[in-house]
Amino acid sequence: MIEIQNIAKAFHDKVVLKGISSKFEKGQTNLIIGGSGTGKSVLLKCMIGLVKPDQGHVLYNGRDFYNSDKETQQSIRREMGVLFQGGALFDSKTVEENVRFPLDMLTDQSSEEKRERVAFCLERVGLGAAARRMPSEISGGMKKRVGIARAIVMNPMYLFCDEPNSGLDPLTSVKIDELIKEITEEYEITTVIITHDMNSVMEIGQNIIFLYEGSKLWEGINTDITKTDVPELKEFLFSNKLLREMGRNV
Ligand SMILES: Nc1ncnc2c1ncn2[C@@H]1O[C@H](COP(=O)(O)OP(=O)(O)OP(=O)(O)O)[C@@H](O)[C@H]1O
Repeated sequence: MIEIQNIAKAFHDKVVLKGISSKFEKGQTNLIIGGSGTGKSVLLKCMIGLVKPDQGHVLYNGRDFYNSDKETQQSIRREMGVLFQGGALFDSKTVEENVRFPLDMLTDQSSEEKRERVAFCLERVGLGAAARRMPSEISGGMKKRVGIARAIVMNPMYLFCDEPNSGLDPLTSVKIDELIKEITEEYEITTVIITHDMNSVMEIGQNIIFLYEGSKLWEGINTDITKTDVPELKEFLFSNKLLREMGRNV
């Protein structure tokens, strides 16, 4: 489980996060949603140690990340997998080499162990046959799958995904969402996903926090979200006419 307590962050005099608290359970897809510029990415960066919050705590199974010694921080970092927006693959490496990269950098496993682990992860995301291909030779959806395989190759306890559906068509997006949810449940990972995608909210929103101008205005499960009384969330959810019509009928 990850617990965030009263996270606040400002850049110069611009306040971006105004004291956010929440709990993200393991084996569950936890979503951070909200409009552009509301602080979702900054919150994620505060959680993974890329941006230090001005105030507050991030607890990984009770270990306070920012109040730990370097060694503990290092071991928490090793327990994280990150799926970056756009996949962030190395263009000059094959699919297999991209997935193997964290093992090369962070472990002293033998070539055979690494080969087996990479093959297992590629198989798990449905890319067993694409191991030798280059990123330029595969589709956007396949690139996301490679990103997922790389994010899980170290067997993470915590998985962070920044807009995993950006640039994908709706059908491929659903498949990527399903894959992330399956993996989360199968390996009991605590998964935190930033998304704008309403399909993701409805399909995999097992726990959702809604940010608005740096504050958390709502938290709950997908089956309750359309019943919200929070005007800012209603506006976010029912931002087009069709959804507004649907909203009146739920
Ligand atoms: N390093 C930084 N220095 C100054 N301002 C920053 C920095 N990083 C983010 N911001 C500002 O913080 C605010 C929140 O940014 P953030 O990237 O978290 O938004 P977001 O909710 O993820 O938006 P989007 O959905 O468009 O990615 C924005 O106004 C952004 O300009």
